[in-house]
Amino acid sequence: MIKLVLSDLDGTLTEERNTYKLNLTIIEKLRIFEENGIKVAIVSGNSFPVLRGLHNYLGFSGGVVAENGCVVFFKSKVKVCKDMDKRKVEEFKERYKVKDSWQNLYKECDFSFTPPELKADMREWANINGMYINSSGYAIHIAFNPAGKNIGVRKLIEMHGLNKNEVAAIGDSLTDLEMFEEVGLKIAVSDAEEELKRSANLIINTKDERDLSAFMKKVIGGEFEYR
Ligand SMILES: O=C(O)COP(=O)(O)O
Ligand SMILES: [Mg+2]
Repeated sequence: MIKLVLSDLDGTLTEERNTYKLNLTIIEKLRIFEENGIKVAIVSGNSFPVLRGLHNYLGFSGGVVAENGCVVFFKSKVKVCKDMDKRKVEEFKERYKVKDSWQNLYKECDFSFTPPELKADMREWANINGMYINSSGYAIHIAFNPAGKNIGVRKLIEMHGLNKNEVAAIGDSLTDLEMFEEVGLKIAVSDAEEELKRSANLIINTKDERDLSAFMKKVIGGEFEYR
């Protein structure tokens, strides 16, 4: 029985990938999970203050995994990654001519940059520096290893006292592959990265009310039972 649903933010709770406007249809549906005792958490590359605020205003109670796995909140807040060395941020920006996300001002471990195109030489640089690097489709993210949504999700599930088969996750990008490693039920949105769709158990069109309702009914009815 699913007791916790993890949702990515950018590209998953938004109307389209590459926009920031929230998709009110999916948010309304996620609230029905909450009304049925299934908690909803946000797992995202965004900063903690943004996600912590959204979590309450959207009516969720499952907590937050911010900064791509580095900051976890459920009743209390814990940091599970090393702090960023700001000299590395400056070096990365200078070398690859990328721009700070406005949210870097509020970040501690994972820093993000635009444009989101991840190049082979950037991966090499990260490797040499012992750093995690990935792209959400909205931004490039760097953090000291170990980092990634899997680290934070593991901690959040432990804080809830659940096992992975009681947890579902919804996502759109390659950063969500890491979140998928930690959960039983893996859901990709219909315009997700092909690689994510291949590793999903289910693909849903989050703008199609009927598709969403059918999925919700199955989750609430306990149809996704793992033994
Ligand atoms: O912070 C970003 O780049 C996007 O974040 P998300 O897709 O993990 O919500
Ligand atoms: Mg996303």
